[in-house]
Amino acid sequence: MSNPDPSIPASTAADLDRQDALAALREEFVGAETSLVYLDGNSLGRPLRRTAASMARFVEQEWGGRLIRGWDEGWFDLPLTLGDEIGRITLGAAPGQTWVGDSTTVTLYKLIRAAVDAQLPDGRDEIVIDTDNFPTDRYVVEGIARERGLTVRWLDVTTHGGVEVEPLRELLTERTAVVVLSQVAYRSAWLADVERITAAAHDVGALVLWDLCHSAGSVPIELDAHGVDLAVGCTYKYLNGGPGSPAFGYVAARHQSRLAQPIQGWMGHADPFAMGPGYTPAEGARRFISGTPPVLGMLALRDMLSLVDGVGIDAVRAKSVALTQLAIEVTDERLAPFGVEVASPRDADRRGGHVTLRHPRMREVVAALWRRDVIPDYRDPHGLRIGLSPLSTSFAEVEAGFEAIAEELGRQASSTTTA
Ligand SMILES: Cc1ncc(COP(=O)(O)O)c(C=O)c1O
Ligand SMILES: Nc1c(O)cccc1C(=O)C[C@H](N)C(=O)O
Repeated sequence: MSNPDPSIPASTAADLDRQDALAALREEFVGAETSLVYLDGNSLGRPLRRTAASMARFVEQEWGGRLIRGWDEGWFDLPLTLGDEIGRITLGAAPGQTWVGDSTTVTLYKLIRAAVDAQLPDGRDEIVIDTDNFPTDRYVVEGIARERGLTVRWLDVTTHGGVEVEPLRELLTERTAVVVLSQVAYRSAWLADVERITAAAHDVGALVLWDLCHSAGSVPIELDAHGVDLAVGCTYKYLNGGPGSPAFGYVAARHQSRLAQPIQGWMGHADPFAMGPGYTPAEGARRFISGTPPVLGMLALRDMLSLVDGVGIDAVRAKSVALTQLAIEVTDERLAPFGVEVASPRDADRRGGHVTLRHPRMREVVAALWRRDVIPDYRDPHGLRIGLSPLSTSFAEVEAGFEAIAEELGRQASSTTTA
């Protein structure tokens, strides 16, 4: 790679790639061979090459060959068997607590409604959520509050862009039914302390739901060990399930029998093929399933899980930290002179798998980058967000991306001075 700027040591990214024990895995992904720089793996992960073959095999052999018999031969149980795999490989969850099925939004609705309805009889009529949680989480909470006549208590996170335990404690009371938070904040990448925050909510008798969209497949998670009650996460980011692949849900075994989810469909029934009158929920995690699961949407996810399983989530996290660290170092060296600020935590222990950089012209910069096949994304206010999918991103790709960002910032600066 050419290195027009002597302030970046020519060898940094290349050396990091050479030392990276996971470097070869990048070749497993479609598009790794092109010059496109992909810095948005936390919105949509790249597909694995092997997924094309899995899909063809599925169409020819399973769907085409087995037809309706496929349901008895694995599809019916796939939401639960795949859920158990997600639980084992990425969530620190024992079998029987995780399933795959609806979108993140629908799963959030089902679990928050179930939690609130279980807590209301004890006079718990408040939901706590942070002001910077992902829009769908906030909208679902507001909708449920309206439906059930609850109050939403907003945790203001503007100082850190993430949730901390002491300010949260001030909102927690004997009226708190459920606390809805994201482990990694979608904007700032703030990595919340799941264990301490969950314990703080439990101190007042509240349940906690963690949104794991930006952490599953990138950050080690210990749902069972940390006493988490409920969790939801999408599978199209770091789990590379593809656009619209179904989300997973988690309900700790100790809560399952007392939670009634609001979309009671035949696939969550104790005996679905009896097709009898009235609804009797299945035992265990099956009761949180509603309708026919999207089997096709689980194929790519299954492939990625086996890759992550082979590597181990701790190695994935170590590479993720190295990638985000490089991004911060290069920002300080190359972009700070343009006035760019790092809007993500500098402490790796408090940072998820992406880095957000702030500058008043970032909207224009991101639009220009997309035109030249450098793909980060933009999030208000003025944030260029770099999502570094650990198994498909090389250090050289990060460096190439930063070269392009520096060039575009330079162009913006000169167009401002000449205007
Ligand atoms: C934290 C978080 N929650 C939820 C979602 C999305 O929900 P859905 O998969 O239903 O679109 C996203 C990303 O789109 C997200 O980042
Ligand atoms: N889910 C997405 C979609 O369907 C279209 C475009 C982007 C997305 C995303 O995943 C956005 C992402 N959750 C974010 O943190 O911004």
